[in-house]
Amino acid sequence: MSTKPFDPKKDGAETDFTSRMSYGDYLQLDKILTAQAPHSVAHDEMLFIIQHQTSELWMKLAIHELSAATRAIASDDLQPAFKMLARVARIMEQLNSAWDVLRTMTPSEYTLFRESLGQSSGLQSFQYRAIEFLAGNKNAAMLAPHGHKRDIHDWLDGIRRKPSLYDEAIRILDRRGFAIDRAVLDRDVAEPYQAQASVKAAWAVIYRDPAHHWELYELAEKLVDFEDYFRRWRFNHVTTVERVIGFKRGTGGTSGVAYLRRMLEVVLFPELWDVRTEL
Ligand code: HEM
Ligand SMILES: N[C@@H](CC(=O)c1ccccc1NC=O)C(=O)O
Repeated sequence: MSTKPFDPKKDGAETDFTSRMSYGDYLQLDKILTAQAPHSVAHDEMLFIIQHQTSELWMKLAIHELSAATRAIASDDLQPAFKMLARVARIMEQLNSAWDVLRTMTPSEYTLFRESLGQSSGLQSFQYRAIEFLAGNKNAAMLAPHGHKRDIHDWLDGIRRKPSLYDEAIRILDRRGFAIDRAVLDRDVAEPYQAQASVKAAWAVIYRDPAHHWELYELAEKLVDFEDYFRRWRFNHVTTVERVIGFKRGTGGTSGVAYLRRMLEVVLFPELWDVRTEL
């Protein structure tokens, strides 16, 4: 028995988009699908470009969610913040899985177009830096590669000067009655954060009696989740880099793997990790 091919029009599907907004119109596919311009004839450069572009799109969403989560915590609205932080963790998972695709590119294949990249590098990813700043890893020196683009530089510096996700978590500890040192609350939030005894003491009370501090306990675990995924991203990156370029210097000018290994030591929410030893 033969069946006729399915005709979506007969099922009511709209097919005339001459004066209606179509899928491609709504998503502006004309822009994103014409934004892949390889600088070489190497087959794998397309993979490299799309891998980075999709990562940047996910980072854009992560920034959107992290910013909103930070604002929600600042307004004592923890439940929506949890929802957004859970989504950020899923986005990080997405970014982590993406390494599996890039890992299919061997050193022999990457070498065919690496020179075409010039001095460009992930070090100049302003969205990545925004995520670091939003989470609380503040470092004014990291603004330097963005000096040539004032609007981006100022946008990033604006994020650096605002309280981070972790600053807001500490402030809510204070508002909910934990004795957080005044110096911590009044600190210059544009500068790097350092672990504080009063913050660790607050998390310790929460972890020792979750039933009495359920919301803050959940907040703590959402933050640890986020940092856990972030660490995995850093680790996947450095491992892929070693696999593809060994110990060559980076196109961005750093020592490469040595620089990225140093970044593995960054701790975003130090007291949340420190406290575990004492539980
Ligand atoms: C074959 C693939 C890759 C290689 C060989 C590579 C290599 C490097 C190297 C050597 C650095 C150090 C900076 C420099 O001197 O250039 C770096 C930094 C960076 N890369 Fe990649 N990378 C790769 C893929 C990716 C991908 C897929 C992303 C995702 C967006 C990415 C994002 C970054 C970021 C954000 C930094 C700055 C990290 C920081 O400052 O902590 N890289 N990369
Ligand atoms: N830093 C890399 C180049 C690189 O990976 C890259 C170059 C341009 C745009 C994004 C990149 N990805 C991450 O650093 C290298 O040294 O080979």
